Amino acid sequence: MTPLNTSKATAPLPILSIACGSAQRLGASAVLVMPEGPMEWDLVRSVATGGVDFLIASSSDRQVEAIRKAGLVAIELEPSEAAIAERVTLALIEAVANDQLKAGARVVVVYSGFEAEALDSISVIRLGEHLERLTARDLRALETSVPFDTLKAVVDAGVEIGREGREGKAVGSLIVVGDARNVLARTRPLGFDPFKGYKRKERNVRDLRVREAIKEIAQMDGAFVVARDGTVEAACRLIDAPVAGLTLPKGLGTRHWAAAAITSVTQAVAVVVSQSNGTVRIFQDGDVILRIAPMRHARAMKWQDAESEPGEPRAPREREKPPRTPENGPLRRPGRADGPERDAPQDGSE
Ligand SMILES: Nc1ncnc2c1ncn2[C@@H]1O[C@H](COP(=O)(O)OP(=O)(O)OP(=O)(O)O)[C@@H](O)[C@H]1O
Repeated sequence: MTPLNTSKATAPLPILSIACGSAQRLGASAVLVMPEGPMEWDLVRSVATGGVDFLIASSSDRQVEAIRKAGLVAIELEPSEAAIAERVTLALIEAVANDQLKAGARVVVVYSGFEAEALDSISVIRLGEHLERLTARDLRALETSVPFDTLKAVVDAGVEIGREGREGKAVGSLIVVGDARNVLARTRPLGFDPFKGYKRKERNVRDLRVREAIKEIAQMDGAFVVARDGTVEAACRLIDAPVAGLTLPKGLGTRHWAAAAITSVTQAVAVVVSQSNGTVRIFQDGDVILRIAPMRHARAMKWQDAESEPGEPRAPREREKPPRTPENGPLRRPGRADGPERDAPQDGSE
């Protein structure tokens, strides 16, 4: 093979061109590029043809800016020493969370698989398949101030509400978890609270019966408020928090705005089930940090035992109100985790 007279920045163009052609032939919706350094982004842009989106993952602010300036889609990643498979996963989760990719989409990924700093490998990933392997570990990686077991129980309930509805009807829900005292202070009752009068241990979301009750009560208006230990502090609460300065994807209504608002003024995490389509979104700091698309087939969401997975998952944070320092400030997106992570089991597109 004749060596190409190309610089480091332009050397990957042929492989990107092959990836683009493959994406067109396979009906893939995007090419995800995992560059190891700066590239001639304008030239990359010229390779992206035939309606295939090029998504470029980068952890460099300068590169992200240059990528966007060239008219390409940038996916911001935290700098990480993680293996390439994990970084690809992070990039995919980030893209799904930002609505840049849909669950179930086929993506051609170009990355450095063999030689350092050289884009030399192409893989084709069907998002549903890939994300299904992303499990409990990924929820841990969100690094919320809510203990993992509580968050998992609430997400389980949310996914089930989205999937099953109630008596043949679609049901939505809003469950605010953690920082319960501050959350309650920003809510008021909408009417009768079905959890009132029960002992604390009788209203813990980690208890299956309580989750069943939540699924039943979800039909009523208002939000659930859950403490970080899993105790349901109240149900049917109207959230009254300011939405000024917040932005959300188009099409999300008052339930989602309430979730964004309450998480922006407290340390709580909100789990929202959309009545319209069963999508579950997790909010933190006024932002969607994870989106779980509804499953096309009624199928239980399977949590993999994190302990049996390779690698040591990070321990969830245990403080009620972690100080927001650059070292440990809460994350806005799963892609900003600094440890191994992923998530969002889903096998259908919306
Ligand atoms: N501030 C709030 N606090 C608590 N619950 C709220 C609040 N705003 C809306 N909700 C709940 O959300 C329900 C639906 O509102 P809306 O249709 O505007 O939400 P949405 O964000 O479009 O979500 P969905 O996809 O479920 O329709 C309301 O009936 C109410 O139960």
